[in-house]
Amino acid sequence: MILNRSELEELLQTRLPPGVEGISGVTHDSRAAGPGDAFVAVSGFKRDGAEFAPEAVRRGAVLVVAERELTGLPVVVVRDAREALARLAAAVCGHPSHRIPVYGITGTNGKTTTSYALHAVFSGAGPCGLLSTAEIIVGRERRPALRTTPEAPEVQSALDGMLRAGMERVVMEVSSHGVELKRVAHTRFAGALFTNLSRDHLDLHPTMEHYYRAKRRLLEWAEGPKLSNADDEWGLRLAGEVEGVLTFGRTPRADYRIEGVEDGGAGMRFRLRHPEGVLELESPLLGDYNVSNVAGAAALALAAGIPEETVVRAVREMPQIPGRFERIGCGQDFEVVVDYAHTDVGLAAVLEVARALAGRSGGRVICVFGAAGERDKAKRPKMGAVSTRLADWSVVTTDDAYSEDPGEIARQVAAGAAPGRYEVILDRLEAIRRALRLARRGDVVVVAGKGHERVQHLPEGDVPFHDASAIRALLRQDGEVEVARRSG
Ligand SMILES: CC(=O)N[C@H]1[C@@H](OP(=O)(O)OP(=O)(O)OC[C@H]2O[C@@H](n3ccc(=O)[nH]c3=O)[C@H](O)[C@@H]2O)O[C@H](CO)[C@@H](O)[C@@H]1O[C@H](C)C(=O)N[C@@H](C)C(=O)N[C@H](CCC(=O)O)C(=O)O
Ligand SMILES: Nc1ncnc2c1ncn2[C@@H]1O[C@H](COP(=O)(O)OP(=O)(O)OP(=O)(O)O)[C@@H](O)[C@H]1O
Repeated sequence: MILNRSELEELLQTRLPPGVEGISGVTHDSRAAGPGDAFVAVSGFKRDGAEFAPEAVRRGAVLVVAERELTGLPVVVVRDAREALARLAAAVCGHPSHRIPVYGITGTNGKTTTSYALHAVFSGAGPCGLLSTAEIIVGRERRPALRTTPEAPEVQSALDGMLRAGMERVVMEVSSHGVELKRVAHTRFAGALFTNLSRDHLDLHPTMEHYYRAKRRLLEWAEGPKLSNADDEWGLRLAGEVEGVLTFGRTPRADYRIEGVEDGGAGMRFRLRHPEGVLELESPLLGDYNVSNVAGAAALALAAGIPEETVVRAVREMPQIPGRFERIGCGQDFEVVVDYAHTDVGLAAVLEVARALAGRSGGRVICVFGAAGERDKAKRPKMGAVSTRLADWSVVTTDDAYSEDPGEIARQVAAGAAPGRYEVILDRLEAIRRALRLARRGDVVVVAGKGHERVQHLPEGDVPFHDASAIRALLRQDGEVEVARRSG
């Protein structure tokens, strides 16, 4: 869509420099700028976007939107460049969120899982798009995502693409970065859900209170059904502070109440008691925390008018989620699970579920994991302690080391580990190979940390690495060796 001069002046509430007739696109990245675009100079964490304005103009940008005057360029000065970026992006895409209901999912943990569950349920009622940390799904087309919530131009053009592809609803994960950095500003939300809040991202938010308020804003914006987790203290607070918020959870005061949870081995069974009845739900996702995630998604779908039978069927049949307790089966007689858990808390949650699974067949738990470089160092020994406490054998390996020495990170992880219960194999592929070779019938191998990701960031550069593909390749190789041995 083209925004003409008067529309732009109206949107930006200011006069444009002479000679600018209109724009056909908007970007914050000079490298992506093209003829007819507006370039919005955002002040980043590392660089000031204004430095790149001349390059954007060289590439064809006809207007620069900045927070200060830049000589020799067609600049319009605004108070808040990020706000202007979102405003222009929504307008240039024709406000897709006004024409397709968008449901936002926020919280520290469980966003991806809840989003997939809600996407599965909505898909039972009509074509539904998904913007998540793991993937962007439009109908049958799936592509890996780069970020939880991308910048406003990408958000708006993804929504526009979904509308054009005939989607009837969109489910979107909304990170606190997404709210705080105005990546979702000027998006209309038809509904929203809050999963929980725990310590995270305090590099962006000065305090937990700020972090909470960023998440709360999504529910304040939402126009339709709003759900919050009453089992979480922040979720309960939010329900008391934002008008129209309904709650889900195990607590008897929840509007959508989780009851009678049973671990059926292949999945979880529970009842969801709601204002108008009771649903008997069966979900293939293991673990108590996934009962919360699925219940939240089911509650939001019911509140959005999806029929009960559609919810029940979709929950029962929902597919695996890439890198979230993803079970890899290649005919082996033990379980292999890939999970994104990359904190001590996440690792503990996943290993508890793995223990319950292994316990059923008298098997052991073997855990392959590492800690990321250039991130919270305090969690490294804690992860070592958690793994050696909950797994029978741990293989400490390399996660995304970034510029740090993988050997040094592993030493810091090992500093918290119980002696005699682990080994260190820095090469991730070799570490996984070792764990698979150690596994016997009924064991559960957990490969944690990278989940759906397809690149490993190492000091020598980025290398392609995808845990699930590596595991499949190794299992097939070993399976072939095993068959050859037996038949030879
Ligand atoms: C900390 C953070 O959010 N950083 C984001 C930020 O980067 P930055 O401030 O360092 O950017 P910069 O390098 O200083 O550049 C400033 C500006 O100049 C522009 N630029 C830069 C170079 C150039 O050649 N030309 C150019 O125009 C950039 O596009 C940018 O607009 O602005 C960039 C462009 O908009 C983002 O890509 C980048 O996200 C990075 C990749 C990132 O990892 N973000 C993470 C922390 C994030 O957003 N995570 C959340 C939460 C996930 C969760 O829930 O766990 C998410 O939603 O994914
Ligand atoms: N409701 C929950 N409560 C606590 N922990 C959870 C919950 N749901 C998931 N987790 C843990 O968090 C991990 C990540 O789950 P998921 O990807 O669904 O969350 P997320 O909020 O999308 O995180 P990210 O944005 O980092 O992907 C899981 O592997 C599990 O260990």
